[in-house]
Amino acid sequence: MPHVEAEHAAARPVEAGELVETAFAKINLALHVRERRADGYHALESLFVFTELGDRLTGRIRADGEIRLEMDGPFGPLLDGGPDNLVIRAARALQDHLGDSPGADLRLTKVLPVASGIGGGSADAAAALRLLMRLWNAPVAPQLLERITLSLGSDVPACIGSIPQMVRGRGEILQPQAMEGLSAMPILLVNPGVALSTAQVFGGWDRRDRGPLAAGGLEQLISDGRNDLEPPAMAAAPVIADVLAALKTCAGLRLARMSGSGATCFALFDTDRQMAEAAAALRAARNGWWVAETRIRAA
Ligand SMILES: C[C@@](CO)(OP(=O)(O)O)[C@H](O)COP(=O)(O)OP(=O)(O)OC[C@H]1O[C@@H](n2ccc(N)nc2=O)[C@H](O)[C@@H]1O
Ligand SMILES: Nc1ncnc2c1ncn2[C@@H]1O[C@H](COP(=O)(O)OP(=O)(O)O)[C@@H](O)[C@H]1O
Repeated sequence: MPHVEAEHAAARPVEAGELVETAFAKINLALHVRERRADGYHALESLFVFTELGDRLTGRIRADGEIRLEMDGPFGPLLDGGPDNLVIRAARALQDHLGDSPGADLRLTKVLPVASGIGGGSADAAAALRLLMRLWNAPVAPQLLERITLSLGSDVPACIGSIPQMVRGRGEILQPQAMEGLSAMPILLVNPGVALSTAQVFGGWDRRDRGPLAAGGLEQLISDGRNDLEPPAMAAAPVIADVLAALKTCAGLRLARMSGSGATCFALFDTDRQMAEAAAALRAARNGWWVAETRIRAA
């Protein structure tokens, strides 16, 4: 997998008439699965934070009402820019809601690995909505925006604000969370290059409720938090256990856990230097793993 520096997404300057949004990566610091619901979705309790690293979306207005998407960046070639792309789906959903709107020329610089538990597609959809509401000068009322976002994916509502939040339900019950000490904390992301299907990983959950997630501080999150999707994800991709084992040997580690349905794992460190040393060791030992150094995004 290509190595990506945190600066990558901000590389190209914005041109006149162009707007830019970052699609910040989503991290589930803990993810408790409580119940499989009658509609097939799972009731979750999850502490979401976002990282400074993200995909970059730029856009400019098109008078003819068309939506066009071009892609670049290290993971751009892995994705189709057609109607299934979450950026296009988000743009169309907003156009449908507005009834009459201009179009847009969009460019997505894909920095985040695809289908990797850090919500890259969801973050792209949310970034597209934020960008187009600005570009078209068409703000959408919160209730309507929730309907649009949830129709695009369970993680999309939380990605709109991209701040630390306790997330419940399918992903639509959002409670902003003050996480002192976590803001700007160094966070290392490691993906072993295996794409996992979210639906399949949920399908492998053993349906055992292991208890609620308390909204405490970092120490409680470390001691009592879990990711209940680690076992089924590891069953599908045993290399995830290798990622976590490698992270747990790193000096200064505060917490290593898988994010979302995997396979990306994250590691929290107190200092940039500890994170840089861990990143260097992983890159040297594991050629092909995607290793990205970033920070938790402040609220
Ligand atoms: C697991 C999480 C945790 O944040 O993240 P990712 O691994 O995707 O990053 C999310 O719940 C994923 O959200 P998202 O990726 O938007 O999922 P969706 O498109 O809504 O759903 C894809 C599939 O995942 C399953 N799904 C999703 C959300 C949920 N609360 N219960 C589920 O069972 C369903 O099988 C659904 O068909
Ligand atoms: N712009 C996009 N970026 C990433 N994935 C996308 C995008 N548009 C559509 N997808 C599809 O959405 C699925 C979930 O992608 P993603 O959000 O990256 O996963 P996850 O939430 O597990 O990190 C992938 O299978 C991918 O093909």
